[in-house]
Amino acid sequence: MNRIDTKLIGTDLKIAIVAGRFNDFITSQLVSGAEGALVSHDVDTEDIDLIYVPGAFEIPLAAKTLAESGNYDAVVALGCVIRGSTTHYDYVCNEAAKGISQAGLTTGVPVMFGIVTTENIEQAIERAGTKAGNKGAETATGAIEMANLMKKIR
Ligand SMILES: O=c1[nH]c(NC[C@H](O)[C@H](O)[C@H](O)CO)c([N+](=O)[O-])c(=O)[nH]1
Repeated sequence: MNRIDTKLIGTDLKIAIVAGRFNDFITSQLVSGAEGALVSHDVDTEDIDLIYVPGAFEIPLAAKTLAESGNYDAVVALGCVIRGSTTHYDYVCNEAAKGISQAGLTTGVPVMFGIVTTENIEQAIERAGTKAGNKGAETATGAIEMANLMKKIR
């Protein structure tokens, strides 16, 4: 059996990070984790572009546009949606997840889902660099793997 594996080496990869500004006290930590993970895997800091949008709902449009540009090997989508007292949370989460997935499928460029969706602020903090790790770093590392994999299987 031939197993196609990829290495987590980011040399020469061009990565876009799209971040939702909503809940920025969390999202900024996700961005920092993502940048740190990319650079520690040899992505040149000059090959990382950071784009902010108002919130998670706007991420898919920006992510798809960046993927379509042909300028990036992967797009890292980061945001934080914390459940409030209304059903708004469900709409934002569902549309963000669906849109991010479609952005990757319709363009063929890996668009990674790094949206923290939690019931409360404490859970979000845990996923932004404390007890449960950093979702931004985890998502960025996945972007390197997927970008290298796509180069191999295309
Ligand atoms: O990224 C988020 N956007 C949120 N709303 C804004 C939304 O993403 C859009 O920016 C807005 O609806 C304008 O289109 C959130 N809440 O409302 O709770 C949230 O928790 N996180």
